[in-house]
Amino acid sequence: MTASLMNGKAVAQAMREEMKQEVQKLQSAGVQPGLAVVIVGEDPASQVYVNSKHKTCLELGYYSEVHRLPEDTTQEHLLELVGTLNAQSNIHGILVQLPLPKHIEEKAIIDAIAVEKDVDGFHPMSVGNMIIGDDSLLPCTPAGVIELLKRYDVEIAGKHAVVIGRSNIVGKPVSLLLQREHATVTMCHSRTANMKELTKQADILVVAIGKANFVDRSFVKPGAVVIDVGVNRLDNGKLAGDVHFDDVSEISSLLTPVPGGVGPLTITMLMQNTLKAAKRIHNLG
Ligand SMILES: NC(=O)C1=CN([C@@H]2O[C@H](COP(=O)(O)OP(=O)(O)OC[C@H]3O[C@@H](n4cnc5c(N)ncnc54)[C@H](OP(=O)(O)O)[C@@H]3O)[C@@H](O)[C@H]2O)C=CC1
Ligand SMILES: Nc1nc(=O)c2c([nH]1)NC[C@@H]1CN(c3ccc(C(=O)N[C@@H](CCC(=O)O)C(=O)O)cc3)C=[N+]21
Repeated sequence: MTASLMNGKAVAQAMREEMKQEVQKLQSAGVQPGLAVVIVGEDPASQVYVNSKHKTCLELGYYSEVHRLPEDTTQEHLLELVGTLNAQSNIHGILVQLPLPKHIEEKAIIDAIAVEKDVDGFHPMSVGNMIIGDDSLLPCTPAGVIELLKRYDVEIAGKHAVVIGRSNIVGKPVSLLLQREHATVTMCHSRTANMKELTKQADILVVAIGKANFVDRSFVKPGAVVIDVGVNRLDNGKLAGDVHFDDVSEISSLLTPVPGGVGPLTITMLMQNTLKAAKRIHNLG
């Protein structure tokens, strides 16, 4: 079997077109969605994401602020900026790019973001609401994975989904959202014994570990749907996923490429969260 590509870039583009009308509606009610992105330090990969978020804001007609702070920014200063953005009426979404420099406690910063502006969905209150199943801003990459599966008509209910990775940003929340869609979910991580025995049972395999080309066909059941969340920069400057694309594509039914798979959905879900936050803050449904 040769896999069909799940074209995240095309799905993201279609979603953005759909969103433009909603943005216009909001604008005619006098509201322009506003997103603030804060980045501390010079990590080149982070700079790329931040620029791409800014570009998407402009494309959709959002107000966008990017705060680039030096590596030696103090925690107090960053908390002060978050406080200012919390109070700023033209900002509906706040994203502080992770990871932060070691001298800043990430938890303190995330906790300080106003929950109604937490477009990353990382605040403990957002996470709690997600677990309970209450309405909340969902973390962007996990929400993007679910959206991609739905847009490709992949049945989730009753299927066995296996997730490799258990980070707060990807692995844990994507497992939870798959379970919410009625999958039976197995979570794997670096201490999982006999991982291949588990992954070979997966109807849907989600990989988020951060190791280039780690998953080859020996992990995959023939016909499985494989979602590659990994984004790894190789020495030659190219991007690679956590999944060995050419090898796995010969055995899976659907597979996401890197780049052009989950990444574009992440940014689109961030835009959707910002839109949702703006509507809520202004009581517009
Ligand atoms: N496309 C997108 O929009 C996004 C992509 N990413 C990418 O996704 C990848 C994962 O990111 P993130 O979750 O933040 O990474 P983390 O490093 O926070 O987490 C990695 C997880 O993978 C597990 N793991 C590591 N090695 C193995 C292994 N050999 N076998 C099984 N499990 C393993 C770890 O296990 P343990 O807990 O035991 O240490 C951990 O739970 C990265 O490549 C990142 O760049 C991230 C966010 C967004
Ligand atoms: N607070 C916070 N929120 C995040 O959501 C967050 C973060 N910190 N830190 C870093 C990770 C990583 N991340 C990506 C987003 C988009 C692409 C993306 O669009 N990638 C393109 C390729 C981009 C390129 O060419 O470099 C693609 O896969 O097609 C990748 C990775 C968000 N993250």
